[in-house]
Amino acid sequence: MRDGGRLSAAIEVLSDMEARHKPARLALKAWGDGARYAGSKDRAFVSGLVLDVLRHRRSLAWAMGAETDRVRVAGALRWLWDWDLARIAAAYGDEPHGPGPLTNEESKRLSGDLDLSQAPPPVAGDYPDWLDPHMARVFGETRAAEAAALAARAPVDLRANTLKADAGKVLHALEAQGAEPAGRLPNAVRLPAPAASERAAAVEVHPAFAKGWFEVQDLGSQIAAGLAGEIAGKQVLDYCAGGGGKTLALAAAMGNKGQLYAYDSDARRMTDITPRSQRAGVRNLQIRTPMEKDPLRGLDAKMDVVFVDAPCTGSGTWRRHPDAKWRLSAEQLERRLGEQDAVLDQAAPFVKPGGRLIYVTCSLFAEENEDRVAAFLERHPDFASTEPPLRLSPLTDGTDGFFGAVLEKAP
Ligand SMILES: C[S@@+](CC[C@H](N)C(=O)[O-])C[C@H]1O[C@@H](n2cnc3c(N)ncnc32)[C@H](O)[C@@H]1O
Repeated sequence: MRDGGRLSAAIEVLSDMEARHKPARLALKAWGDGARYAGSKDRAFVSGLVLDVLRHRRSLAWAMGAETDRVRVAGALRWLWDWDLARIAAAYGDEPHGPGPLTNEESKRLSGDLDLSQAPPPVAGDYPDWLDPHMARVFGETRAAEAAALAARAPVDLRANTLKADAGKVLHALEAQGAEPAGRLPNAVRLPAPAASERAAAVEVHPAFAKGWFEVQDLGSQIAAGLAGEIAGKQVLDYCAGGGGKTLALAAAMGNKGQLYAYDSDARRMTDITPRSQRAGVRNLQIRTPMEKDPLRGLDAKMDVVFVDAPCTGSGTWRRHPDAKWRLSAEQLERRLGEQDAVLDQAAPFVKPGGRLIYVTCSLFAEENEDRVAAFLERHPDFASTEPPLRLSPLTDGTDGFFGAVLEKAP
């Protein structure tokens, strides 16, 4: 495909998402299924452009003075992909499948710089107005800068699986992909964010992945898993195990010593844990699913650590899922708060006296984080928070946004 056709495809996907309230993934798939003529480079180009426009939806419309996907795409090419005006004009106007010639106003806007100094924080930071009080509560004056970092493209982080390898081996195996130490943790490895129109390296097809040497896991998620502390030889319950990202990190920290249990109230989400844990060389994991009767029998007040990676809005992961910030509603946020209180109350009885309950979210909002912890401690005076919570953000830590609190049960 030539550039003009690719740009029209990106505009079509963005319009389809809006008209039918589709997630980006589904709208891109629908386009891809119908576009047999599109090769892998075309698909990477279109999806990269769609995601970049979603990351910067408001600031692009603001700079272009119009609320259409046609101008947002042009703005993204100019200011995010660094195309010059002549190239944009040619792709829009000169090619048979292009979006159509630029207007004078569009050309004029594209000739200037992207200046967001006068834009209000939700525009400069690219998030919906209704979230501004939530962002302001956590970040105050720096909220536009924090949100702008959440609108950047994310690197691919890996966790060297110490049950099978170490960071040195993984760095060597993925040298050609530009692997570097991610910093902060000895076993965290980072591949740089891909160029705008390219796909991230398909690390899951690398032979080292099949051998279980590493997992794809954001550095923030790895740091959050580390809140479990020294757990080798202990009894550990991963109460919201989902697909097992944290489970495998906990397993590596345990070094196959002690007993790890994985549970999730939604059994379907746990489908991947068995093959993943086998590949990773985990031998001390028991999977407990709600398909069994009384799946957590025998674990009451027995756990040294109960890890609650709670359901949340996922606002800390907007770099990777930029459509989520536009789809989130106040009602969904409210619903999550109820789920978070419930999951903490359900998980707490498994902690033994003197044991620890770890509460983690990948959200930035205090309502899902500090407020839930405070409400829990009020309902459960036998627990206490002994250290300041963990807070990670793309701007300050170069990770996805994460929150974590360690709550100790009285001996
Ligand atoms: C953030 S996701 C977990 C991600 C997973 N820990 C990982 O690292 O890959 C939250 C999970 O909590 C589960 N969940 C929600 N409510 C729950 C409850 N009351 N009890 C147990 N699990 C629950 C959801 O099904 C979902 O899989």
